Amino acid sequence: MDFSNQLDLLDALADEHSHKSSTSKFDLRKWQEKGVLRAIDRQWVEQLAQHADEKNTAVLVAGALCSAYLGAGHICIDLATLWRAPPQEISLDTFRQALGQGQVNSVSDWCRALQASSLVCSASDLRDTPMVLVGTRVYLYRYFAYEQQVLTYLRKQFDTPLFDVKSDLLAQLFPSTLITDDKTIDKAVDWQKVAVANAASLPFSVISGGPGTGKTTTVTKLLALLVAQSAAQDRPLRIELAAPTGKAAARLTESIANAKASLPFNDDIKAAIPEQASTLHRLLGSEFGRSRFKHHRQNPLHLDVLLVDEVSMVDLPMMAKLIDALPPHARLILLGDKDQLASVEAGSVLGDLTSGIETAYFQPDWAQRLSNLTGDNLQPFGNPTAPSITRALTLLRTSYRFNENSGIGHLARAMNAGDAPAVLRCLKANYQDVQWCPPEEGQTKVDITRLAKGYDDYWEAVRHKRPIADLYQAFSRYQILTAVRQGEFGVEKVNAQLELYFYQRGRIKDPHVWYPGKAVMLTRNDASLGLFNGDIGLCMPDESQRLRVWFMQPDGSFTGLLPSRLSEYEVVFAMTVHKSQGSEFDQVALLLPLSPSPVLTKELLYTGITRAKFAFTLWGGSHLIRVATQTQIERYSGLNEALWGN
Ligand SMILES: Nc1ncnc2c1ncn2[C@@H]1O[C@H](COP(=O)(O)OP(=O)(O)OP(=O)(O)O)[C@@H](O)[C@H]1O
Repeated sequence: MDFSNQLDLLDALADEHSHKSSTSKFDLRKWQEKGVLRAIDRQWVEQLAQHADEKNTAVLVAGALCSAYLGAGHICIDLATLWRAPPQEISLDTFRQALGQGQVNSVSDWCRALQASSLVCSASDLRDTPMVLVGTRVYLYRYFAYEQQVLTYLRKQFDTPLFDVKSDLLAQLFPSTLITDDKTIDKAVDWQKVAVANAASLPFSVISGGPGTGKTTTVTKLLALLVAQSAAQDRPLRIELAAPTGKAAARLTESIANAKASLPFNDDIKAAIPEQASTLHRLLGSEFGRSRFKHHRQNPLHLDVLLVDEVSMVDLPMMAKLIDALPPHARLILLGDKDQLASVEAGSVLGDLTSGIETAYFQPDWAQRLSNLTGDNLQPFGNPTAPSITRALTLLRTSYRFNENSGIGHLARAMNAGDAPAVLRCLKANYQDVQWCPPEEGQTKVDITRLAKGYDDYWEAVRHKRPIADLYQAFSRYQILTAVRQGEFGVEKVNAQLELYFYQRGRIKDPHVWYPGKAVMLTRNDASLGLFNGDIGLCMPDESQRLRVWFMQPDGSFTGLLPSRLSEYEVVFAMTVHKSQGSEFDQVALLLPLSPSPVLTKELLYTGITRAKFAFTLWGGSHLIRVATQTQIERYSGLNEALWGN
């Protein structure tokens, strides 16, 4: 495709209108140069315009921004928001002048221009067009369809008759009543018991909570209740466990196995609860070279209950495909921490599902039902304005991992609240488990010597040729996390510096080839190898002294592959916070850059902090920490408004 004609067209358009605005000449290339658009956004919309003979600049702007915002994780754009606040690289005047060239001088003009375009259809008159206009929101058609699929599914679940819940079994699972005079929200009610009562009542439920709030413990009790109820009716349940990454699936497997041990039920019931979790890709049947999964509406999954952990990492297309593959009678239980970073790809499904969960509580009749089932008094949490979605949600509010003396717990809470002074107080408070290393005056380089120290035990394990399982354990005790990819403090440079440092210390003979102890993370799914984006492999010789890269399988065993079989991977002594989602480490060092970056948000720092179980070190200056704490990620979609009316 020759785009130059289209560019000429755009120039001509701009010229045609230049009498109206002699100061501006609209050109999408300029927006690409400023970083507002990617090449693909501009080319996509220019191709469309050429095919459809669409000449209105305002339609092209909407299309290009729709594509660009999708690349940044948004499901749609909102014309009303853009009209007030265009992308920060473009001044309001320039933006409105560009739209003015398409005769658009208000948000309603802009909507009208889109309605008149053959590239756009409306939600009430869906046609085969690349874009859909809904109110003031504009979607790429496919993403509108994904969102509708999720909404249709949810609405259907709200209309489904409630399941019976046996309160005697619930009481058996949660034997101790809360004896406390403390009437604060997190102490007055056993939210874990509420979560089980809630989720057992409905075919769809979400249990959200921060680290160590007992999500796995709770959901294991929920599965036990479901198994016990169906055993009483002689109907065995087919239960599947899944998570978005291999690492998260392995963690879920381990946590469920641990939590099962303390269930107050007989061995038959425990045995009916599976421990083995798979990745979502594996569950849905990822096929090499195909974007479509093996399981979908025409070939649904063979299960009665599906539990998905770490749902904050699940993007909208994946959620839509998952829902599409569920048999109509199946229960879906979603677990996750709503405050973590949203998925790398578009959408923030968990965030949208739970956006008002902190304060909305339950509809009064639902609070009554929960009171009856649990024996706790939920009436104070009845809220006549709570929307239907609240029935399906429970927020676990007490962390059993981080007690009152835990700096990590305090820091995570302060970060989540966006309370910058509290975050800085916490960093300075000399907690045993939190360390703060602000940059020295004039510092421009990463302090690799101090950062690398955390890997001493790992290198000792490599030197002694410890079994791969021990090596894996040693490796996952410590992790350096970076906020950014590029630059001196970015993941690529930090990994290169670490490898050089290890080489200089004699740990590595040659950092340019595969060496014992090399740690890599896959950057792409490889269904043919049964490996997934984010899987970590450690290089060690096999019995015949051939170097292999060892990957942990969901069942805890290890597969060793010849390095030549791996195509897309990166060294992983440091990883980005984004890639660390779904993993936890004993010790974490989080490295912030020296200068501001739009990726520095409270969600990123919260996610980094909560990856640490026992020790957390923050490398970063107070100004950047303050700004990041007060910066929140926003992702546009229609889910939030449809579910919560926001
Ligand atoms: N009600 C409770 N009373 C006491 N301890 C609990 C309770 N619930 C959970 N725990 C303990 O707290 C720890 C964390 O529980 P669990 O692993 O279920 O939390 P989680 O939210 O799944 O954690 P993660 O953030 O790792 O996913 C476990 O040791 C568990 O035994």
